[in-house]
Amino acid sequence: MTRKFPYARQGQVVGLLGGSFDPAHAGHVHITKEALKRFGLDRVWWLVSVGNPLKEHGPAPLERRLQAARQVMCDPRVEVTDIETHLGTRYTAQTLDALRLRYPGVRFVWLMGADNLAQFHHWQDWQGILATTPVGVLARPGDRISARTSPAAKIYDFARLKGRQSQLLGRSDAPAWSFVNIPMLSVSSSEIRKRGEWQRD
Ligand SMILES: Nc1ncnc2c1ncn2[C@@H]1O[C@H](COP(=O)(O)OP(=O)(O)OP(=O)(O)O)[C@@H](O)[C@H]1O
Ligand SMILES: O=C(O)c1ccc[n+]([C@@H]2O[C@H](COP(=O)([O-])O)[C@@H](O)[C@H]2O)c1
Repeated sequence: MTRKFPYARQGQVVGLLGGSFDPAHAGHVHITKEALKRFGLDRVWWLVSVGNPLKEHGPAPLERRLQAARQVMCDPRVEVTDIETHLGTRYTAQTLDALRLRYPGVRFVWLMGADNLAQFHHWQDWQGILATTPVGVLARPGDRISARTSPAAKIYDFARLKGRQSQLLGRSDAPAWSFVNIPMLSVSSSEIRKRGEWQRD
């Protein structure tokens, strides 16, 4: 049985990978495993979102995306969840606040691909997110340069953990973020949809 809210012990470091997962793919699995290794995480929770607040078109129904995600991500350290539905949150800043209230003593790290760092300054209360939550960024084909030169990367350069320091991210106090250059997989949900391998309805 899948719980609405996964279990986490006080002191654990939980990475959060939010996304539409429309559908989930090998790129998500790959960055999750790299994040566990590179950022000193105990667990990762996938937050399958109701829909990206910045995207116009709605994704496939949540249940179908959850089911597909659970088929591709099979690792005892990873939980595929729809936590935001149960918290009633849509924006990441709200989700993080609600999770901290619900899980006192648990350390959360927000995870994202480089494409999201390039857009991060458009997110609601993005500076609040960086002020409260360590952020781990994983390289993605085509987005490394735009991410590294993005407003968020520039303004928060002072808080970047470089090289092997990324291992300390999960235990660091915010603001702290790290960009890791991992082997990259060029797979994306939009490519899968374009090939007609996943229908939204
Ligand atoms: N191949 C990949 N390499 C690195 N990061 C990735 C990759 N695929 C997805 N991500 C990251 O995973 C998170 C969730 O991604 P999402 O569910 O939007 O998939 P996507 O492939 O980016 O979808 P779409 O093509 O529809 O935009 C985001 O932070 C995104 O940057
Ligand atoms: O909070 C925001 O303003 C915000 C804006 C854009 C994206 N996000 C979150 O970023 C995650 C990745 O989104 P997506 O659509 O690229 O899969 C997902 O958890 C979204 O809710 C959050």
